[in-house]
Amino acid sequence: MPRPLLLASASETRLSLLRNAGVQVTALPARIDEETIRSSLEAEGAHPRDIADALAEMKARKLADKHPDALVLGCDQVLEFDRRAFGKPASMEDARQQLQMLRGQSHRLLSALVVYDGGKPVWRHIGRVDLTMRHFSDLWLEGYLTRNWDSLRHSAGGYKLEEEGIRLFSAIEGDYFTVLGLPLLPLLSWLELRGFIDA
Ligand SMILES: Nc1nc2c(ncn2[C@@H]2O[C@H](COP(=O)(O)OP(=O)(O)OP(=O)(O)O)[C@@H](O)[C@H]2O)c(=O)[nH]1
Repeated sequence: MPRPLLLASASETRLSLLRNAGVQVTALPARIDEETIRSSLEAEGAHPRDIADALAEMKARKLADKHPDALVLGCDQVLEFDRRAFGKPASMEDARQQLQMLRGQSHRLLSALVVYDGGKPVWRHIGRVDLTMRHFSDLWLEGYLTRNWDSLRHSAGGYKLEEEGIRLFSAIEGDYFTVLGLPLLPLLSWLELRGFIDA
């Protein structure tokens, strides 16, 4: 039987991807201190994959505790480079340094999903995309940051693929929706399998 989804996320991108796919979804951001949690997990030696999964679960659980009968989706995206985990840039300088570090290199985006139903975790998935950045010039980078800061500040990698962020790359291997922060196809398949959306 179709069931509405509670999205434990402040991400406009995730909400619009789900709505555009025809999923009946309500967004109720689960405010957790991601930076502190990410840093402490990393200090304990957690792999970026496990950090993304843990953060997604914490967001889902926080909302599921308040809505124990609901179907709740928590999400988190982490950029993995050199075995380190990065989130959204805190400032334009942060974004500049991160993009200069990634220039000419390959990094991985990990997008984790955790679904709670009846107050318990019932499904989880991590999407992975490998992205290679071209050797863009510092001059081009300054223009990119000035033109796009208001938008890219909300993205884990410091870029929005569907906007000018595509100009950072020479190669991308993986699913477009996973780059945007929501591995949509595996989620829709699971929702269909469980009868929560029409198949
Ligand atoms: N539109 C767009 N959004 C992107 C892209 N890459 C990453 N993002 C967004 O970057 C954000 C990743 O940070 P997260 O901490 O996972 O999510 P958030 O936006 O803080 O929202 P919460 O789920 O409430 O934590 C998500 O909102 C992603 O949708 C992209 O290429 N395009």
